[in-house]
Amino acid sequence: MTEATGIVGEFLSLKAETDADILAMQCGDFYEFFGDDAELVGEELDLKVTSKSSQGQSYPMAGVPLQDLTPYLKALVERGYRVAVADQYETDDGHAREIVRVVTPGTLLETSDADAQYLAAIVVDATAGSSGRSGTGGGSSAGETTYGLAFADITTGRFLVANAEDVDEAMTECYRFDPVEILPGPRVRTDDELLTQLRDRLDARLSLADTESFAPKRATHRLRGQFGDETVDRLELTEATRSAAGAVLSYVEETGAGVLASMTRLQTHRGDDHVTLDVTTQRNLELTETMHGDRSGSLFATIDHTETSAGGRLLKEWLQRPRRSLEVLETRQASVEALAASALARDELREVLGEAYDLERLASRATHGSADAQDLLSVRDTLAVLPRVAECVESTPDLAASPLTDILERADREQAAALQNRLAEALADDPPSTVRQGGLLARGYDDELDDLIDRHEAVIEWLETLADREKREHDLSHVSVDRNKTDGYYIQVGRSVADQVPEHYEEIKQLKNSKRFTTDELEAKEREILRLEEQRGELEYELFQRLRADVADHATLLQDVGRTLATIDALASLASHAAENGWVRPTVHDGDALEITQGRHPVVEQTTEFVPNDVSMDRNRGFLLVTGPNMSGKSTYMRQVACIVLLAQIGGFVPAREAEIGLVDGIFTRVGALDELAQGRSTFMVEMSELSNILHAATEESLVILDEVGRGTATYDGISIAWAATEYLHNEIGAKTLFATHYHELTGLADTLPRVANVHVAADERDGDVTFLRTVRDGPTDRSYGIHVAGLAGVPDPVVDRARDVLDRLREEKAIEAKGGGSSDPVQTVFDVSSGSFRGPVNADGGEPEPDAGETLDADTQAVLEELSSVDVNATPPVELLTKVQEWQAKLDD
Ligand SMILES: Nc1ncnc2c1ncn2[C@@H]1O[C@H](COP(=O)(O)OP(=O)(O)OP(=O)(O)O)[C@@H](O)[C@H]1O
Repeated sequence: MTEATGIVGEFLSLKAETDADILAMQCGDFYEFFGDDAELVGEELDLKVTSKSSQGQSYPMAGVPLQDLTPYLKALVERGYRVAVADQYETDDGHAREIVRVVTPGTLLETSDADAQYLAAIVVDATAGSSGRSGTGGGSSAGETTYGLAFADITTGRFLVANAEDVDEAMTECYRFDPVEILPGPRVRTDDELLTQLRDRLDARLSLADTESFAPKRATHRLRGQFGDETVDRLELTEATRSAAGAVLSYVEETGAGVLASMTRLQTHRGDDHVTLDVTTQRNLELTETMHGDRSGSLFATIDHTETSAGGRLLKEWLQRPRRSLEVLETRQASVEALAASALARDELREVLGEAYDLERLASRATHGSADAQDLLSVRDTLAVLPRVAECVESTPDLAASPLTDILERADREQAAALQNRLAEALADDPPSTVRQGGLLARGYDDELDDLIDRHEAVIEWLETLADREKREHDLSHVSVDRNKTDGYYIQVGRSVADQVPEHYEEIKQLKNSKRFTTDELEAKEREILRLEEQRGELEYELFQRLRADVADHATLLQDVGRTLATIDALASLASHAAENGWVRPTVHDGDALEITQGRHPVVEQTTEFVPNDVSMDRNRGFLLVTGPNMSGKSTYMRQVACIVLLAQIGGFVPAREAEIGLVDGIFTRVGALDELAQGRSTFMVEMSELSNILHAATEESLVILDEVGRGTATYDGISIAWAATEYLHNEIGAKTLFATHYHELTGLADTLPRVANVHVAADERDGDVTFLRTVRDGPTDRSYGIHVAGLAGVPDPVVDRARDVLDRLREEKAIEAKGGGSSDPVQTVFDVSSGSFRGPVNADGGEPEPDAGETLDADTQAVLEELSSVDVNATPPVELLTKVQEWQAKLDD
């Protein structure tokens, strides 16, 4: 086959240079795709595919107009493709093309989504002993593999690194940041189990970055180059973390996103500053999406009233990364309290904040060089929001006395005002979205530009008045002056007077009712105006680029201002929700006590007439066994406790009348698993591995929520596991625990384990009707009303009736026989509740079966055994013992 030449050949050879999935190559006013790429984008984006021939062969071809590339790029990248973009540039002998960027999910700058967009790298610590991972159970046994992680959001310039002590922690960090693209380090690539978890649990593309970029020496060099020696040394990062961070930087650089300059700050994300919220818990508590994957109905959607996308991002981050520092939490609380108490000022603040744009993102765009004049106007307007926010805070005594004042101090207001002024002086009020055609800058900004504008306007003025002058001077009617692409500027004269035009008029076109002319003077003016337009466009673009570079140089300032506004927005959102829903400021402390009076579930209370409930736990009452009928509200009660603790640990108010909350170091939950079945793990297996994780990871300072542990297996296995887990949590771990169970057997544990207390969700039964009271009371319940719920759910009456019958008999007789299959002489089996096993088969008449021969012993044997057990061997002389043995043998022989 002959190799393609021409444009197709050029495309194919550029494509061979890149590891991207798709190449978009500029050809004049279009970006074109050829061959397989054309087929692929045709299908994915519904583009028309035509064909192009080269060397007698036909190649599929598809294209999009230059200015429309962005939405197509976004669509492709969001579907997980990496797209290379090749631009065309002029050369002395025509033009050439080169790949300028590879756009990937983690390096897409053009995002319009408010969510953070993290690119992550995960690296196994090569200094750790074992070559692979230890078992799935988590926990840190000797030789456990540790991990280094890096997370960069190129759209905002955020860059964080973290360490993970084991694979579960690594997954937890990944889940917290929810990256869109992950670069697995060389050893992670061979770890099938971790790769599967990354694939299954996260919605991220796994990309293979150059292995070399992970090499510790090279990565550290890269990192030092970006953030400076001092920062890198001060943070004392592990080798794996440096390797992950360096690889992320190289990847961003290689893809050509050109935003490295906006990454000015390296932050460490320390797990021990934060409350551990493992992947399962984040999902179980429905923090950012419900168990069904919907955003609405999540805790975040319920409490989010932020005005800006940066504020929303920050609030979500708080929720996913609750804090453990009393100081941090009390500072946030103080701001929320002040804002909650100042309704008018808060409304005003939120209104002002509503005018702010996403400064962190704008800073990235300026650094990348893709910000247009509208973007810089947005920067100007957002900088202008800062003094108004400050004014509002400072003029309201409660707010002025709150930590909001310190938050405002974090942004350099003087510098911000100076940059805002420069932008205000420089930019035109309504600039176009193109940056090369002038109209971007204001009068008075640059003398040379002003001069060009004056001259340009003078020619325009001359042109605008030309028609009148010509009418007057040459006594013509029906004269107009206009311009189009083919004819340039022309004088158009009505046909009726066309033969009266002066001699110096030169005809250029005849139309049905008119004629078009030009003159030497008009042509000269046309040349002048074109020259002026070109000069103006070039000068403005140059000045604009300088202005944009000036903004890019202030990336750190913009990030500070953006962060300040986002923080105030998030705090105001917490305050609004608290004020509107009657939430209170909890007292947070380092002790054990957890006292919630009249607590409510933050999400359920939005849609239900909620019955508030109390919780009281401390060192001596650290384990609550929650019993109660099905559907009574056990799960809701336990989740409510977890959500209230979580809200307290983001520094927010809580849905309760009063709350005193001892800070926890982690929240662990085990509740019904909904979607794991799809991943090929049995419900019980999931239940047990979640329990295992909790038993490994929870500490004395953690909050553990267990909903029906052991339900997924045989009753007695289930009870035994639940029993043993309770003992372990109580005796060995000492975590604050709420454990809902239908195994009433467990309620007896309160008698022997001192910290265990029983509570139950009450229900009222009258005439067979059950009313759920939703009130939690001390003590156990002995009824489960499961059969009532079966009836409510539409299980057929005969089944419900028979279940009632079985239950009554079980309660009274502790044994129940199974009914046969309708024959006159059915085979029956007896279930003995006290032993938990089936006996039988029994006689058809229902009588007891014949005793097993080995089960009873004759009187002589019994007597021998009794004597044997009563003999004190140490106290009996050997001869006497021997005589006794002979006697016994004789008795048994008889
Ligand atoms: N305090 C409350 N006030 C009002 N409604 C509530 C309250 N607690 C729970 N509910 C509602 O009761 C229903 C059942 O609650 P939940 O699922 O917590 O019961 P459960 O006891 O855990 O049930 P099961 O044992 O069957 O799992 C839910 O629809 C919930 O919204």
